[in-house]
Amino acid sequence: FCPNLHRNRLRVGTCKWQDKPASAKVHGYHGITLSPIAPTSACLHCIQERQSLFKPPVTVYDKYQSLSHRVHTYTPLSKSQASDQQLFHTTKKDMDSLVQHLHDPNSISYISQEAAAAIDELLMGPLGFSVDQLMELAGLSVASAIFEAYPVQANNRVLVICGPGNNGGDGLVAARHLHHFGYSLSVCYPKRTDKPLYHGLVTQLESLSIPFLLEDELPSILSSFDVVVDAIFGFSFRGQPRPPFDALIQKLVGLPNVVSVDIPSGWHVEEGDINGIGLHPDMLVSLTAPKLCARKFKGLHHFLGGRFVPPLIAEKFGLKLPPYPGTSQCVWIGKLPSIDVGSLRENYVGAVLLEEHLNADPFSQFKEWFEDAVAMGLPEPNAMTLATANKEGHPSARMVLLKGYDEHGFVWYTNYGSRKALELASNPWASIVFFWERLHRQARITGCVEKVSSEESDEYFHSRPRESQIGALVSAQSTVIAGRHVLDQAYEDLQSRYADKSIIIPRPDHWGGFRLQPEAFEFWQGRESRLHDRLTYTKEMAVDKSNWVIHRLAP
Ligand SMILES: NC(=O)C1=CN([C@@H]2O[C@H](COP(=O)(O)OP(=O)(O)OC[C@H]3O[C@@H](n4cnc5c(N)ncnc54)[C@H](OP(=O)(O)O)[C@@H]3O)[C@@H](O)[C@H]2O)[C@H](O)CC1
Ligand SMILES: [K+]
Repeated sequence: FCPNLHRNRLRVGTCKWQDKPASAKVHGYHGITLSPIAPTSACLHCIQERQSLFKPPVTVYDKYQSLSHRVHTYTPLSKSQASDQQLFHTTKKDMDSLVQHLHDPNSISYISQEAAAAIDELLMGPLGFSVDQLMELAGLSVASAIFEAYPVQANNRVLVICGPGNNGGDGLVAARHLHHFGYSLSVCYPKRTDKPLYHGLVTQLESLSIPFLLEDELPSILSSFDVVVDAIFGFSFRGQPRPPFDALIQKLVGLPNVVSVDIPSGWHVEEGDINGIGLHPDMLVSLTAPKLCARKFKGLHHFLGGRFVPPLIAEKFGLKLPPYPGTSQCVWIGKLPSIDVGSLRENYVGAVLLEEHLNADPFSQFKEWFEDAVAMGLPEPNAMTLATANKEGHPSARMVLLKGYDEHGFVWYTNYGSRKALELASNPWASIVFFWERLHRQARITGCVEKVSSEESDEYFHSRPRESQIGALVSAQSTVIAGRHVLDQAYEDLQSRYADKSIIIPRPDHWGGFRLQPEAFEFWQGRESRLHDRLTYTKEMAVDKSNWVIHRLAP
């Protein structure tokens, strides 16, 4: 485990085909999400072989797409799908249906108070469920949704306010799961229900040393919580809130990061905030199916939870509900946000880069950070922006993949007729930047570039998949072509020419490697309040020019 940053990441081993590490993300109770470093069939196969090492068995997920900047969905990837190509392009029926629901909110059913009570009765009657069971699943859904929307590192302190009915029970269950997910919990439960189920839930929380706060204590400390869970009233609420909940609900009005369970407490179950002075939570977790009032919900996150609806109920009540991805206990059903680019900001917390942490040698420092990025399972940790400029000083930048590094420099391969190569021919100075987003780190390296030896280029060229070798022959990079068909035709011709796998494809003269020999390094660690750590290595000011000098730059 990485003790500081991503506590839910772990390394699961080394791919026996590629000798590359794979990493895994422990995703709450959802199972384990594995991200291979090099997402090839060999790697995935290797990970799947290792499933037997885990109990319960591990599912390999394809991380599909980010539906909002916070919400990620995962769908199981079967062994047969585990090929390079499909890893990124699989579209599953469920995923299509989920995406359709997101684009068309009318494709989800909203139910009345009467229907909600009738569904409850059916579930706990003829359909054989017990209230404990449903509450456990409902509470787990709430905790899972909070884990998705309010990551534990940045939103650690959670208060759960529980009401007198089953909505309050969901809150008690959610509090227990959130505690196990790593949050620091407090609970306020002013009107306790005298039933064994509730006594049990309270005892479980007490045994985890979770403090129970009195409602009188709350007003002065409410702002010290990162997230407040409103589990006061659910679908059986009627009329106006009575004491002590009336005052308590008013205290939550205007508070940030309020998460309501099933119904924003105090809202009319069908009409919403009829008085216009009620609670407007940032997040709503609807259970079983959203109630009619949820149409009026305007907060950032709307999740559906309660993954227990049997087909009989869905048919009887004509429920249209989105599928749950993978093993998730919740599914995001909010409106796709209109994105205000200016408001997108990540808070960099947790990490520190001090002078005493640095290696004296910048190459060793790069190696350390690069290995962290690999161990973290970041996608393409070797992707870097390469900036070049022509002799007039006009710049151009693009992403390329680092293919090797040592004390002699940083190597990548390309077409020697490409724009970057032509620019480097007239101006050998270049800059490369790695951005390891999950680690909040950048490494910037500047230096002079030269071609690698033809032996080195040959060796790398022949290590590439045959298809990529043909691709290099086909593409006269950066030249204008008449259409896609030009490439496809040339590729097909060469594929038949080299159909016999024993024929070695010669490396074309126009293709090979470059090596940037560093003159300067900068290691950037994102910090809170934009007061980042920036440490540079240069040689210019060194008395002995062979030594690197370290400076700190203002962020
Ligand atoms: N099938 C599911 O989706 C499941 C959902 N669950 C959760 O259960 C609630 C519904 O639970 P229920 O116990 O029926 O009702 P509530 O939690 O909403 O609240 C009932 C208590 O609230 C009191 N109440 C009602 N109105 C008021 C008011 N105006 N002021 C003060 N108190 C009020 C009521 O007291 P009474 O004296 O009026 O009876 C009750 O004490 C659902 O929303 C989900 O969260 C299950 O956990 C699993 C299945
Ligand atoms: K509620």
